[in-house]
Amino acid sequence: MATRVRPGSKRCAVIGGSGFLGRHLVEKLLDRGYSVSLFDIRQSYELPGVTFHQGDLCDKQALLSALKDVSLVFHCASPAPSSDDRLLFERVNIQGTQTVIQACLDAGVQKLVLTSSASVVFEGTDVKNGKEDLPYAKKPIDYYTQTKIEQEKLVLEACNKPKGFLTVAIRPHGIFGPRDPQLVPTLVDAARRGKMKFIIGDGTNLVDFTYVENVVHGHILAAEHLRADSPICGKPYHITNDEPIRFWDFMSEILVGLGYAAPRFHLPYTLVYGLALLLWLLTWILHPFMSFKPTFTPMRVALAGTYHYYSCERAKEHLGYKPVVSLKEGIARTVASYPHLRRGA
Ligand SMILES: NC(=O)C1=CN([C@@H]2O[C@H](COP(=O)(O)OP(=O)(O)OC[C@H]3O[C@@H](n4cnc5c(N)ncnc54)[C@H](OP(=O)(O)O)[C@@H]3O)[C@@H](O)[C@H]2O)C=CC1
Ligand SMILES: CC(C)CCC[C@@H](C)[C@H]1CC[C@H]2C3=C(CC[C@]12C)[C@@]1(C)CCC(=O)C[C@@H]1CC3
Repeated sequence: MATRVRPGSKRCAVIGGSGFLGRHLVEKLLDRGYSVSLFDIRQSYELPGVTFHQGDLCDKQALLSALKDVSLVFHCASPAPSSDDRLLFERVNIQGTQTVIQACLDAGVQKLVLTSSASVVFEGTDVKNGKEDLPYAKKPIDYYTQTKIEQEKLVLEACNKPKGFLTVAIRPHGIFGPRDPQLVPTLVDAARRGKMKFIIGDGTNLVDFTYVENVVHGHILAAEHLRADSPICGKPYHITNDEPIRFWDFMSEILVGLGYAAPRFHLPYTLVYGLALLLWLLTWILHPFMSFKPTFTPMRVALAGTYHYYSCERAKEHLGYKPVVSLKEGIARTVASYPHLRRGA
């Protein structure tokens, strides 16, 4: 039987703490007086107040040593969506999350905050002001999303007040900010290869992009509101910037901020989606002989050509959430943080 850690203890663990979101979360937790046990498959930095544990989250024994004396766990580890590796997603996001839950129960952890994704309800067609009561996608757009759905269900169903184990899921969308290895680098790479001249569709589709510090703020609010008498136990919460923006305006602001031209010419959505599907099929057929990663995957085209923005009213009501950094400020800080990706650098 696990010994319960003293409630209110300011020692927490961040699984996936070496990653983009994880590191921002660790830094904010330290500012707020927490000490952090960081668990990740790789080490990317060192900080006073952080104890690093290297391991795979599918390994319960490795997790248990990181969860010693910890009352609160944040689980924000996942393989990158671009890896498109079904077996890896299933192993880490599904079986690995079962292992995380079991390790938390064995170690006497009281609160588990999962980083889920608003994409768990996205099927590649428009979502406008989507609320948390939308059903999970029946046809998720990729393996990443499919396993994020299973992962979220596992964590929310594990919430057990009599056992003193409380869980909550944060669903961010389109996280951006300094040190993001995905959005800005992919965009700049495409621009440098002359692939960012076109707007997919009519360019009016609104989307959420969420500055990383707002996502961190949502996680910490959720952790601090997670008590047996709170309505948030076992529930998912959208966390966004609450400022939907046209997908192509957002991309243009980043590109122009870094010295590249904004996309100007329009291409029909269905044509580009069809071509992306064909390319994906071709790479799948040819993958035993050659490895090739297309920039315009069906998932990226669907995200670039449809509406997908979400309501964060529930987080405002239950968590007192309000974005702490505006979209304009977030874009400015992000652009300033990538001097090495500026045109001509
Ligand atoms: N970025 C976004 O726009 C969004 C992200 N999310 C979710 O937010 C979370 C964080 O994403 P983000 O910071 O962008 O991702 P990162 O890839 O930057 O961070 C994830 C971290 O988890 C590590 N990791 C992967 N597999 C394992 C494993 N088996 N055991 C231990 N650690 C592992 C990664 O290591 P390595 O890099 O070596 O794989 C990495 O350090 C994820 O759960 C993601 O699904 C949700 C919505 C939007
Ligand atoms: C080449 C261009 C058409 C697109 C370049 C930017 C894209 C790399 C990003 C635009 C929207 C982003 C996004 C995600 C990853 C990066 C983008 C596709 C996620 C899939 C990350 C994980 C999630 O949970 C959902 C995100 C939605 C938005």
